[in-house]
Order: sequence, then C-alpha cells, then structure tokens
Amino acid sequence: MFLRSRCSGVLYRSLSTLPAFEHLLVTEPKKHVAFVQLNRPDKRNSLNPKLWKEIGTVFDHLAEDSDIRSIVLAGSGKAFCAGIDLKEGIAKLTAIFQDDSSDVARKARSLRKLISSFQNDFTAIEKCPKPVISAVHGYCIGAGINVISACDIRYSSSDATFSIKEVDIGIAADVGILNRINKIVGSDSLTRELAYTARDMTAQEAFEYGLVSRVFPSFDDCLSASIALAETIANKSPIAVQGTKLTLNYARDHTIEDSINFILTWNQSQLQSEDLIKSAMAAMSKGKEKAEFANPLIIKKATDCDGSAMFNTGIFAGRTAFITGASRGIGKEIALKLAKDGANIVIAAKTVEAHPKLPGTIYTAAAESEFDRLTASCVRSCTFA
Ligand SMILES: CCC/C=C/C=C/C(=O)SCCNC(=O)CCNC(=O)[C@H](O)C(C)(C)COP(=O)(O)OP(=O)(O)OC[C@H]1O[C@@H](n2cnc3c(N)ncnc32)[C@H](O)[C@@H]1OP(=O)(O)O
Repeated sequence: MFLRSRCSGVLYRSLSTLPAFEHLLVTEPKKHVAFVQLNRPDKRNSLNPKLWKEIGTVFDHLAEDSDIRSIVLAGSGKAFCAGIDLKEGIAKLTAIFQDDSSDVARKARSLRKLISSFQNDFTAIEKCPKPVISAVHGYCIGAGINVISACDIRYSSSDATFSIKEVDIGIAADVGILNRINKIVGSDSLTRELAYTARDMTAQEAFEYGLVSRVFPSFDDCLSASIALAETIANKSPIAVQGTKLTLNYARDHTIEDSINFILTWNQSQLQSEDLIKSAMAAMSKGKEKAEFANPLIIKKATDCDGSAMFNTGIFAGRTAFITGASRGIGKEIALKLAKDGANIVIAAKTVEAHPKLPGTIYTAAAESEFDRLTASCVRSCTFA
C-alpha cells in the first residue's frame, strides 16, 4: 500500500488510489520520491505475467501523479530480477503457438499483441516524465536487464550480475534491451559479444561498459545513494527536470536540428514558469534560501476534467470568472458550479432574460454586436481575474 506522510493543496489526491498490487511494493521514502520494489523474492523477482503487467501499471500511474517527482526501482530479496518467469511466462507464450485451433496467421497476431503489451509495460518507464533510477543487486538478467535499460539512471551494488540472457532460452530479445543498449553504452562490439553469448557480466564490467554509472559495496549503500539521488532530483523544479527528461529522450531519437526545435517550442511556454524566478533567486542566495516548487499539474489527468476534480475544491472561491454564453447549456452549468464554488461571476448571454438561478451575479444581456466585442475582449484579457 502506498502511504503518504502529508497532504497539501486543495486538489490533493491520495495515493491510496493506486491500484492494489500483488507483486509490487510502492512506498514514499522521501517527499515526492516513489520507491517501487519488485516483490517476488522467493522466485528471484522473475516476471510472471501479473508482475510484468503491474510494472506497466505502476509507471503509468506514477507518470500521472503530479506529487511524485522521481522514482527508485529495485528488487526485494536476493536479486533485482531473474528474467521472465520460466514457468508462467513461457507458458503464456507457448499457449498461443501450440494452440491447434488457430492457424499461423492468427497465432502470429495473438503473439504480436502479447509481445507488444510486454514491450509497452517496460516502455512505460521510459515514457514516465519523472526520472527513474534503478538500484540493482544480485541477478539482473533477461527481462531484468530490459527493465533497467528503460530507466534513466542505473546504480548497482558490487554483487550484481548482468546478462542479456535471451539467446539461452531461444529468443532474440524483444522487449527493449537490443533497441536501447547502444544508446546507453558506447561499445557495439561488447554489446554483440554479450547478446550473442548471454554470458554474465560483473558489476565492475557493467560500470566500465557504461551500463551502470556507480557501483557500491553493498545493496544498502546502493539503495541509500539511489534514494538520496532521487531526493536531490525531487527538490529541483519539476518543470525543469521533466522537460529535461523529455528533451533528452527526444534528442536520443532525432537529429540535432529536430531536437533543438523541440526544446525551442517546449520552452516557449515552459520557460514562463514561476520556477525560473524561484530557482534563480535561490541560486543568487548561494544556498541560503531553498526554492519550493508547486506540482506541475493541479489536475491529475485529462479525464478528470469532467467537473468533479475542477469544482467543489475551493480553488475558485473569491476569484472572478467571466462566462460568455451563460444562459444555457455548458455555459450555464459552469456558471452555476462556479457560483456554488464561491466565485464572483460575471455572465454574458445573447438572450435578455436574467438568469434566476444565479444569485448575486452581474448579468450582462449584451446585444449581438456588443456580445461579440465583449467576447473578443474577454479572450484577449483572461477569463479569471
Ligand atoms: C515476449 C517476452 C519475451 C521475454 C523474454 C525474456 C527472456 C528472459 O528473461 S531470459 C532469462 C530467463 N531467466 C533465467 O534463465 C534465469 C533462471 N534462474 C536461474 O538461473 C537462477 O535461479 C538464478 C541464477 C537467477 C538464481 O540462482 P539462485 O541459486 O540464487 O536461486 P535459485 O535457487 O535457482 O532460485 C530460487 C527460486 O527462484 C526460482 N526462479 C529463479 N529464476 C526463475 C525464473 N526465471 N523463472 C521462474 N522461477 C525462477 C527458482 O525456481 C527457485 O524457486 P523454487 O524452486 O520454488 O525454490
């Protein structure tokens, strides 16, 4: 269960809304930092279909959770992850191609769907806008090394063993490692040696190869350093950090010209954040002042814009809303909800009858031309005063 130590803000969303996980532990060791642990220690955290799916689900949720700014991923027990569950995972694959009731085209489509869904569960880590740090100990093989290749930063303890193991079970690796590894490390020759042979690689070799950026004497040290790193990241502007992750990912996959255009367009809006001023002032204070940053989203996700998250929260209380088209339909509903929410509302409509259900409001029955002028000037200024 995800326990939150404190809540803040009128649109606070409890993380108890995270789904219940069977094979994951999710905690919040520091403010704004989520800690996700693969939790099938008796099976060396090998990925059965349930755990595999839960990885995608948790990162999809954490991506949407505005209060979480960085994430640490680790394994519980003796290993990070021993790859696909050789019983349950392989059974799921063979059930498809050994099904005599299907022809080869249909089996292929079913397999494609399954592999694609397995891929997406790991790609959720890469797509999550918050930096993800993997803290690896013990075995990290097959599907496990695919998982960490989707992470932003990899730390390990000195006992870690890595292997691109797939050829040993008769598979060309298809859930990300072959596609991401050479974007992470600089040695195509060593990549090929490792992928063709499935041989074990020590933590020291992984460090020299560039797969992990730090090696620690013990798992405890590795985990503490990973959480400390996540906390450092979480204390920075989330607007700046998440824009940085998106830009680095984009730059990795595009030309310099394309990606420099990407950050140009991105920052023409994101640079206007209050975080810039706050960060600059903190920098000028030479560490005497610490900047505190608001969460980047006050609404959890787009699907919450059905009114339930926006209204009845108090955020409009005392503010002034100018609503055009307020005599009926959506305009009327919004006006009523805002009035109930404590806002001062100014309404305009083409029809002349005052609206009886909007007490205490200024009713503007504008003539057609006046209404258009009013609407235009409203759009030019802003809706909320
Ligand atoms: C479309 C999707 C395609 C995906 C492809 C993915 C491919 C891969 O992931 S390839 C890699 C597959 N994994 C393996 O080959 C590793 C198999 N396991 C081992 O070699 C050893 O267990 C290991 C070296 C990891 C650890 O050895 P250790 O002595 O520390 O532990 P064990 O006593 O062997 O294992 C403890 C219990 O865990 C169970 N277990 C370990 N790995 C797996 C696994 N991958 N799948 C299922 N179960 C696993 C092991 O059976 C023991 O359980 P129990 O017998 O009940 O005590």
